[in-house]
Amino acid sequence: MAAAIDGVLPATLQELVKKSKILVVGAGGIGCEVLKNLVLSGFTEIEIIDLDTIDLSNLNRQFLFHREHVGKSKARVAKESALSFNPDANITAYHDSVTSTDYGVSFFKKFDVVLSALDNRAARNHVNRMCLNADVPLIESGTSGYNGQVELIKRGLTQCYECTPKEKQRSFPGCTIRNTPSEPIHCIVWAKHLFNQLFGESVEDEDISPDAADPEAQEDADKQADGDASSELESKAVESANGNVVRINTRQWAKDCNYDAGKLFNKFFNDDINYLLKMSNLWKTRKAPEPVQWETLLPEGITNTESLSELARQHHKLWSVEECAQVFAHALKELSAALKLEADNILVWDKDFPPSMDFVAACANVRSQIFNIERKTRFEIKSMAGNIIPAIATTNAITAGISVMRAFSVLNAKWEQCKAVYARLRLNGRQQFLVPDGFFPPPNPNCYVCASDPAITLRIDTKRVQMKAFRDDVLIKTLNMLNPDVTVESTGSIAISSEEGETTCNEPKLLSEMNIVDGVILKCDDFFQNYELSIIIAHFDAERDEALFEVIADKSQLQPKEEEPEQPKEQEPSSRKRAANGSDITDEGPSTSKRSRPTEIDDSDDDCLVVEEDEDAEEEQKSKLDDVAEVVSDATAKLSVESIPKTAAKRKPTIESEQEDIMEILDSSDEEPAVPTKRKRTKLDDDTSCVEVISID
Ligand SMILES: Nc1ncnc2c1ncn2[C@@H]1O[C@H](COP(=O)(O)OP(=O)(O)OP(=O)(O)O)[C@@H](O)[C@H]1O
Ligand SMILES: [Zn+2]
Repeated sequence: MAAAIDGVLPATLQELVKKSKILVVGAGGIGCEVLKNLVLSGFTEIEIIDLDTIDLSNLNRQFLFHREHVGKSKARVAKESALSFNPDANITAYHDSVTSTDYGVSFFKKFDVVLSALDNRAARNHVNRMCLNADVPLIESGTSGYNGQVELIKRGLTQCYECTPKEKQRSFPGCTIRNTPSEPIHCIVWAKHLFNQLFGESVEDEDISPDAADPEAQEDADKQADGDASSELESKAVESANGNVVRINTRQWAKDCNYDAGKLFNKFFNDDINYLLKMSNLWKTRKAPEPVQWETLLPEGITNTESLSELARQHHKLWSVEECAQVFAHALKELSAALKLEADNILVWDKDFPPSMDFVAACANVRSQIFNIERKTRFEIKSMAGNIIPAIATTNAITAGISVMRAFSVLNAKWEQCKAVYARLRLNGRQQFLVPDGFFPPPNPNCYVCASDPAITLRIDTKRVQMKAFRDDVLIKTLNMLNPDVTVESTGSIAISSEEGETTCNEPKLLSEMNIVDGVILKCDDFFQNYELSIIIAHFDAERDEALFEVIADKSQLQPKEEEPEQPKEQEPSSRKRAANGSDITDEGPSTSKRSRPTEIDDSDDDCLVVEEDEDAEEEQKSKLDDVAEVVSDATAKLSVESIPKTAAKRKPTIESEQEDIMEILDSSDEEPAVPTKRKRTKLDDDTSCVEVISID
């Protein structure tokens, strides 16, 4: 079979292809395409890893899978299907997470190239770190609807996956969700939390009851403290047989009252709202919420089940509050029945399980009504709650094709041909549908991953953040470590240990109680990732709704606002932005933050940057090109890879002069000087896609 490609690839490349060992990470939409391309191009030594099993919803685009494979390992089935294209291939499949400790640096070192086809940031960050450590070129790819991107990550040559900040996860302060929602999404998040409280896994920070500790309402809370009202919100007071008052949590209470729709409705939408109203400080500048009562809304009680399920099927209809109350009752019944069937007594919220979605849509809308927020249809709420971006099979196929062509260039050590490529929905000014970067953005010297001695400054409210939150939210969620050890530099004392149980006693302590205060330097180390980071603590007192911490790679950003040097209007083109939150991003380094008691919506999928060219900025950018070329030239001059041209930013020779090139995506610098593109996030629109001409030698 492999012989069929004789004469298609240049002889030297074909030899390289035969000899090389490739790792494919992810066997989903892009991964299936990549694997098929690899075997059809003559690669024989391939390993593929995916942790997931095949879902029915994968079949429309993950064509290595068929109906009979549903429920089976993606990696194993992908292997079997790909072998039918080329039985000579030697494919090893792992049904496992790439973050497992079984796949350490020595595992990655085996490969000549790693092709990543993942769908989430945490796994991508991890693969990035492993490839940097192992010094293996990584071809990172992703799609988001009609947009796709492929980029090479190579230690010392290019930016790494973490050189630039990502778009922050949308997160909402706990007090906004619990006390003062002002947008539909706040009510949707609240409704998902309510679902978890009643049926799902109870998660800390997912309280749905009014937050009496809200600093803005503190005065009122103090007044109410005598009545112990706040604890009543988390629980229900019931009188025991001996007349004593016993408090039980909401989940238990809901179960004990047999999920009585009226009782539950009145607690969440009447009693709790009345409690909120007592926090009068909150409503001095806001419109006060208006509680709704079950009996007033539905004096006749619930209508028959048939018409209810009919109503729940009307996904594009804007349900009235009365209808929401009906759907609430109906969903409650179905969910409580479903819960009984679960051995572990837990339901996992799933947008595709109708009662779960109905419940969230109904509750979100009732809450919206109470807070005078626009209600949404079930359809709209589903896309907001489920964070749905359509997967487009053709974008995956194009992206996977470019990935494998980039692998050819990597094997040939033709680094200059490996500039990032963005697939776009519309043709740009140069009639390009596939837009390549004009140059390699050099590694960010302040990157907290690939810099030689990574260090960050952490602005943090040391009086409010506990050690556990520091570990989970800062080190793991924000700085992407897996299992960190932390020592205080000046004393050598261990603040956090990766050994289970060794520092559990520190977890509830505030940083300040551990003497981790302004100016202290922490040495953090993730053994498995072979990653060390110094963290310089800069204490600040966070205000209500303000981030409790912020990662800053550049100390000058610590200056008070008025003293801040004016930021340049245009970003240096050398910064490859994956994020869209403009002003928060600087070329100096990542800056990420987390709001106080935040709630993140599940948008961690970070498949690709949506790029758009800003034609107006081009002229201004042109003048910067020479500076950039110089920077890139300096950066590349320092590299140890011999084959790197020193002027990677300049136009490279066209394919005629490169006998062995098999393909080149027309560089933006082909006909004219490379003009860096300014990228910003853009909405997908419905324009028809056009096809880029790709020259094949
Ligand atoms: N840590 C990980 N280790 C191995 N594979 C992973 C890891 N994280 C994600 N993946 C895999 O990466 C693949 C990404 O593919 P894709 O984006 O098409 O996602 P999907 O889950 O198949 O589709 P969708 O999310 O649209 O339902 C998935 O098959 C997923 O299981
Ligand atoms: Zn980096």
